[in-house]
Amino acid sequence: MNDVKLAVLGGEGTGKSALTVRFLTKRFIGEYASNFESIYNKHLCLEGKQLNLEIYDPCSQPQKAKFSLTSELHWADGFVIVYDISDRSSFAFAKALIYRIREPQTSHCKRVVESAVLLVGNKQDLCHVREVGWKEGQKLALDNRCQFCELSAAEQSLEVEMMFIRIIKDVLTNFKLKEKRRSSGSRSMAKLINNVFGKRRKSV
Ligand SMILES: Nc1nc2c(ncn2[C@@H]2O[C@H](COP(=O)(O)OP(=O)(O)OP(=O)(O)O)[C@@H](O)[C@H]2O)c(=O)[nH]1
Repeated sequence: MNDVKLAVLGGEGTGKSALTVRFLTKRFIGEYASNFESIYNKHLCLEGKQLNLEIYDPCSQPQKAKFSLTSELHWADGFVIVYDISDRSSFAFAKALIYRIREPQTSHCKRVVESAVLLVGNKQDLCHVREVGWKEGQKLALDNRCQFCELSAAEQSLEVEMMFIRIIKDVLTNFKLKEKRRSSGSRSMAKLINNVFGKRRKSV
């Protein structure tokens, strides 16, 4: 069974809990306790594979160093970065999070493959008071090798489900890539050892 760990990150009140709860229960509740962090578990069957999914939904902690993120970066296999399309400051926050995830020292410290990241413009039902254009979101995502979508946790249950499935599939693709690179890495090491010691043995 594969374990998939997702962290749902973003500015305060962007709808991180609403998206997570919508995916897990198909319901939109409206108000969510925001003073504690949660890790939700869900068993899934995707493309014939059993998955144990963990979703980390942080509480907003203004006192916490904004972009330290060290434990989240080490814990998660994939990130859902949420902003509110009617709040420009939340887009700036999402951008800073993406830059932090894509920083060279972060992405190379433990990762053989770059983390899967999906940027989500939430609250699309508020497009009459939109402050961030669809194209801006898409550009930020493209420039930083992320997936992108806009949706509404309040009104679009199916889209929310598809968004989570998309990031989970990306994580699974990364798992396969990692495995491939590891095994080709150990094959080349074996070849190298064989070349060095094999040749020596012949010349004795
Ligand atoms: N109109 C609209 N409101 C939404 C949507 N998603 C969430 N909200 C509302 O936005 C507010 C914040 O939602 P939360 O899910 O608590 O956001 P959060 O990012 O988890 O909040 P913190 O943990 O406090 O940072 C709530 O009042 C939600 O009802 C949406 O798609 N459309």
